[in-house]
Amino acid sequence: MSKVLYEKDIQKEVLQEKKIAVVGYGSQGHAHAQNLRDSGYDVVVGLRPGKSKEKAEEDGFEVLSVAEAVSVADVVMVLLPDELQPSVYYESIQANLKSGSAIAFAHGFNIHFTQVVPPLDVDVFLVAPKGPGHLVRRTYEEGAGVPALYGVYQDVTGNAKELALAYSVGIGAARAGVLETTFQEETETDLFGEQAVLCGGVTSLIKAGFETLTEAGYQPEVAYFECLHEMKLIVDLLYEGGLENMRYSISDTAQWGDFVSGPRVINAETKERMKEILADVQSGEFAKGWILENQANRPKFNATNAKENQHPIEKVGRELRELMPFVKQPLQKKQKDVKVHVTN
Ligand SMILES: NC(=O)C1=CN([C@@H]2O[C@H](COP(=O)(O)OP(=O)(O)OC[C@H]3O[C@@H](n4cnc5c(N)ncnc54)[C@H](OP(=O)(O)O)[C@@H]3O)[C@@H](O)[C@H]2O)C=CC1
Ligand SMILES: CC[C@](O)(C(C)=O)C(=O)O
Ligand SMILES: [Mg+2]
Ligand SMILES: [Mg+2]
Repeated sequence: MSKVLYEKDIQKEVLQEKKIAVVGYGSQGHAHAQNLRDSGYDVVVGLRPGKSKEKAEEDGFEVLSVAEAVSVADVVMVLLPDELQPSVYYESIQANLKSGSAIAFAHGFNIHFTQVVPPLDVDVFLVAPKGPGHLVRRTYEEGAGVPALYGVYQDVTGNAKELALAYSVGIGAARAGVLETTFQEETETDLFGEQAVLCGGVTSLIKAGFETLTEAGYQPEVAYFECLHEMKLIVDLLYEGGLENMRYSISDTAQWGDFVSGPRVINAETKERMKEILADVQSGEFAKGWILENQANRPKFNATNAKENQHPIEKVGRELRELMPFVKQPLQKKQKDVKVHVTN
């Protein structure tokens, strides 16, 4: 088994006297900045004027321009959207990185696909939480954490791995466990996972189930509960104890249906499609398409986002969730508006 490290295995002092610039204050940025500060580290936030800047200031951070924050930092964590990182890096980060400092990422995309080429006199590392930023913060406040992968791309000080590990303690990840990786492995598995399983796979499965039921004349409310709301309850059991635990809790009728019908939905053909998706990730084909989509100002992204937000499952879901105040709000409120990203 790969070695999973926890807080007790890690020396935290290496980061103690250092100033950490968290660049970006979105999903990951707000969580890293707040968790690091609550862990006793010295944090400054790097941002442009705008909503995130106001939020970070409200939360009590010193907020500087990206260039200023980088110039005073010993460790720079880049938590900008992946597609914007190259332009911000070349405009505001590269020239201000101190020799012997470190630049870090929560996802290896831009280093692995060479959209950002760091100078040779800085450490380059990765601490990639395996969960959404809002949960990185929420679990930290609850005394737990989200597991993370760490990896080193460039080690000029001889301390890059220790820095990455101490950073993972600072954001709470080492409470849940951290595992060593490479930029290549993190990038390829993260992209594959979010496309084929966690985001693309799950949303397509939910929609196909909902559409099948409603097209057959069943009530949308019933279809919503069956295919989306209950997903969380089932996933909680999977999360807590794997497939066996979920199957222990459900009825034997459901378990028999799981065995005979699951493989009719997700079958050898689906796995072939998954292999194609992985091949596109590995070859850089997916990355190329995403970079070009951004250079063209996101026509397909924005049109698809607008269409998806109008799906009947979204309409009925919004109405039903209004009646369930116990359903936590923040993540739903983060529903993405159609955004225009200009990359160059
Ligand atoms: N979302 C997640 O949970 C996960 C994300 N990651 C990785 O973390 C990184 C950050 O992603 P995520 O947290 O989702 O990003 P978000 O889109 O949530 O946040 C991006 C932040 O960057 C700021 N920003 C955008 N453009 C600029 C600019 N030109 N100058 C300064 N600040 C700018 C935004 O501020 P403003 O309000 O001004 O636009 C915002 O605060 C990515 O590498 C991603 O792959 C890794 C694991 C999970
Ligand atoms: C699953 C999506 C993710 O990879 C994540 C939250 O880990 C992301 O890029 O947001
Ligand atoms: Mg991920
Ligand atoms: Mg990801």
